[in-house]
Amino acid sequence: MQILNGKETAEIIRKELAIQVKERKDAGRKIPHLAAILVGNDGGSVTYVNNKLKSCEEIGFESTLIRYDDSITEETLLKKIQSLNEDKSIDGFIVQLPLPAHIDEMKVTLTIDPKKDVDGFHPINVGNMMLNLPGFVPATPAGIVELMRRYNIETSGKNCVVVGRSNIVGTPLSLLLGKNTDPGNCTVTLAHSKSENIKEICLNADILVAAVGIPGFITADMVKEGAVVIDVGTTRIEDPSRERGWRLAGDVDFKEVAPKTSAITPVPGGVGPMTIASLMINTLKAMELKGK
Ligand SMILES: Nc1nc2c(c(=O)[nH]1)N[C@@H](CN(C=O)c1ccc(C(=O)N[C@@H](CCC(=O)O)C(=O)O)cc1)CN2
Repeated sequence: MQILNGKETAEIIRKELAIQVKERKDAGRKIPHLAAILVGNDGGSVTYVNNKLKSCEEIGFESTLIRYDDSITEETLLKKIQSLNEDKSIDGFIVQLPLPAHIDEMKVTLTIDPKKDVDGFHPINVGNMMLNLPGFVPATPAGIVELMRRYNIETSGKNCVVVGRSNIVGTPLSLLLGKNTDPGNCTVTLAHSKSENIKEICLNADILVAAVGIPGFITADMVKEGAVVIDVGTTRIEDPSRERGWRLAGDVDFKEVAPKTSAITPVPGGVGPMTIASLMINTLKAMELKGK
């Protein structure tokens, strides 16, 4: 059984990007600038945004953090997004999700200029991804595909089951893995909360992706011997034995499932760091697409 080490792979990607940035700098060209909007104090979101900014620093990107209290009005947030759309010094920006309930996430997504939408959530980028046109692919699915590529995971002709149909992970990943690309060419099943016989569906998977946000949802009796298992879950659960009082739990019962697999991603250190590495790749691409 092989561990698909996202932490290590993300580090390699950051080093590769740092070389490209240095080359640009040495040639007197502009370096990429990412801005991040963070609303509120959710522990996970604060960590993810901090890690995004830390990655920028390590690679040599410029970065800007814009923080708001969770009482911010939708109007103020949309105005800020419009000003970032117009700000020529910013190549790409993200609005960290989730947002407070009084803010309409779709309105926020639709306000972002697709050319600066390095999260790849805008419908224009979703359409571009579907039609193989230039644009941005959401960071988590892009990171999973990149991890598979770097570990030479055989995907062509394989049965892939993606459990979870979110707009930012399950649905785009199912599209990517069904494409005529490498990695790709899978026969994809997109399973979800209404799927009947979920255990039988999962047992048919050569590649099983769990993206439901339910700790330990995938148990050993749902996994085919020799399958590749990708765990997207990162739920914080209470753990008084830890100094910080919680630990991260994936959607896969790692201890029981890992021995049955040919390869598996851990949590932490699997898909999460690859999400941030892919955002960095998208940020460089944002600048390059503008021809800078
Ligand atoms: N605007 C966005 N919001 C959200 C996205 C996104 O892609 N864009 N995805 C998720 C959260 N996410 C990225 O922002 C994300 C989740 C997890 C990790 C990560 O590195 N996890 C580490 C553990 C970190 C920890 O200690 O908690 C790991 O798995 O090893 C990075 C990014 C929802 N929101």
